[in-house]
Amino acid sequence: MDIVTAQEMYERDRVAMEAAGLDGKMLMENAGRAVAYDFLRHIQKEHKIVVLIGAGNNGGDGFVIARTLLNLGYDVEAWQVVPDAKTTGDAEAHKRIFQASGHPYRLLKSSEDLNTSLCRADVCIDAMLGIGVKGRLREPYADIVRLCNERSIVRLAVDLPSGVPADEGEEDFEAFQAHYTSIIEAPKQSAFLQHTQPYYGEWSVVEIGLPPKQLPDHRRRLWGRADVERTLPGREAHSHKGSHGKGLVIGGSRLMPGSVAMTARAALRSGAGLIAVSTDSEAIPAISPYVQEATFVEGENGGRVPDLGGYDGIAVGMGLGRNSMQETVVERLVREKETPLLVDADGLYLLKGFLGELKNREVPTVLTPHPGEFAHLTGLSIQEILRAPFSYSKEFAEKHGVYLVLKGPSTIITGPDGEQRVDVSGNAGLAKGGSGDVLSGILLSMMMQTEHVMDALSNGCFLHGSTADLLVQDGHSKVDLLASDVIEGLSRTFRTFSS
Ligand SMILES: NC(=O)C1=CN([C@@H]2O[C@H](COP(=O)(O)OP(=O)(O)OC[C@H]3O[C@@H](n4cnc5c(N)ncnc54)[C@H](O)[C@@H]3O)[C@@H](O)[C@H]2O)[C@@H](O)CC1
Ligand SMILES: Nc1ncnc2c1ncn2[C@@H]1O[C@H](COP(=O)(O)OP(=O)(O)O)[C@@H](O)[C@H]1O
Ligand SMILES: [K+]
Repeated sequence: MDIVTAQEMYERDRVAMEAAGLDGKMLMENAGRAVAYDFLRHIQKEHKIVVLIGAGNNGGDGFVIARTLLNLGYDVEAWQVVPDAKTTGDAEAHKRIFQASGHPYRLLKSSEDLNTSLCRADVCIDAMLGIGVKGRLREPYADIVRLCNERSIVRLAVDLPSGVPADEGEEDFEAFQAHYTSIIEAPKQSAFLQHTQPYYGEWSVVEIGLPPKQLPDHRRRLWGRADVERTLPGREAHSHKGSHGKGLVIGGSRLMPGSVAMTARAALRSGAGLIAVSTDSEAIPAISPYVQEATFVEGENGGRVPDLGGYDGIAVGMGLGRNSMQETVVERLVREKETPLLVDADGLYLLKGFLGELKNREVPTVLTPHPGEFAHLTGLSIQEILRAPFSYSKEFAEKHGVYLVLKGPSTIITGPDGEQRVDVSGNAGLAKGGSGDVLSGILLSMMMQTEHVMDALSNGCFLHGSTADLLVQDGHSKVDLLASDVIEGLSRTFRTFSS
């Protein structure tokens, strides 16, 4: 499913109209009806429903929604919150259809009148502003949004909660706090940002009849279960351990043996054929009982970098430490040009001095920072990154020729050519030390088994997050979940794909 900016959404509407001959009124009818039916899951016949209608096309959708619900026998009051002269075009046309269907609407004169209605209502539908919002809400919208947010009432939003910018980069806004948002056609960037996503509540997407074959490809999409099903590598009856990748994991230390142990075990649990670990010799006794299938390798004179030949993938950084000796390890790996490389945690910290070398690598390089690590790599603040993660990821991945997995509740995976995928699986049970180490192991394994790196990374993120989701639905809670539980839970996720 595509993820769009406001501009891209307008472009889609334009293409649908020009290339397929659909007209705006038709699309508005489709949108309003699809959203109204989508809302039925959240409303009941005995509910009193207030529909708030703004000046633009989002308001036009509101007239269609109100008419559809009234036709179905629901108890609906439609409130146009702007003077009549402000509704124009398709929205005005749908207002006329609404009236001609025998339904009256109320015009907002004072917010007290509306407040009296809201006090009696059980549900309020926000069809005031959509992707056309610019800057902070002006009156009367700001006042109405405050009234709605104060009431204990079910709040449903059309396309996006009024006031929330569709695009990333905006921080100064006030908005309708929805419990549920019915998004039209394609989710907007703001559905995935830490500071805007909470306004949406739960959400889903309704289809309004835009012609998929004609639409421009913005190369930014949500990666879901169906995509994983399509691209997850299988296991052939005649395969052998060499068919599934021989990986090397470099990291861990005497005081941090667990990280690399979890990465290695997660890689094996996700199908890697062979995993070798290069670590501090003092850490081996702690690691080997936890991951007996792994072998251990040493560098010359007991050094940290063994012979790098013969591996299908290398992951470095988990629990590695950050001193100058380890910096040399990272430098050597970056200069090595034959094996796909994944860099995480301490490895990312040490990588900063060699960013300029990344472009020279001839095989894939994958960086898996959380926003703090990405801030370190870019010199930006965490807040700047969270405000516009799509653009900063794209800029960085293109500039350095790397695959970037920017982790978070919505993880953004960006390719060196700027393609982006978003994975929203996972839950706050993963907000615990070790989750990232497990993810690195899964990603390393997927990279070695899938030729298409974007698919490998997107699938790996999905397997990690959906395992955590399965575990908190059954057996665990978000409080007690451990990263190691996710490793053991992978078998349950894989079984849902093979069955
Ligand atoms: N063909 C289309 O374009 C379709 C559009 N649809 C709906 O149309 C919406 C977009 O329509 P519009 O482009 O009319 O945009 P909006 O419906 O978001 O409204 C724009 C209006 O809001 C006002 N406004 C902007 N910022 C404001 C602020 N900060 N405070 C107060 N008023 C503000 C503008 O002056 C303008 O009158 C979508 O979100 C979707 O709901 C659907 O009907 C499907 C088809
Ligand atoms: N609240 C959350 N919801 C969903 N996923 C989360 C959440 N918090 C963390 N995660 C996921 O958990 C992992 C944490 O990685 P990271 O921050 O590197 O952890 P650590 O370094 O402690 O191992 C990432 O995959 C991230 O997407
Ligand atoms: K809205």
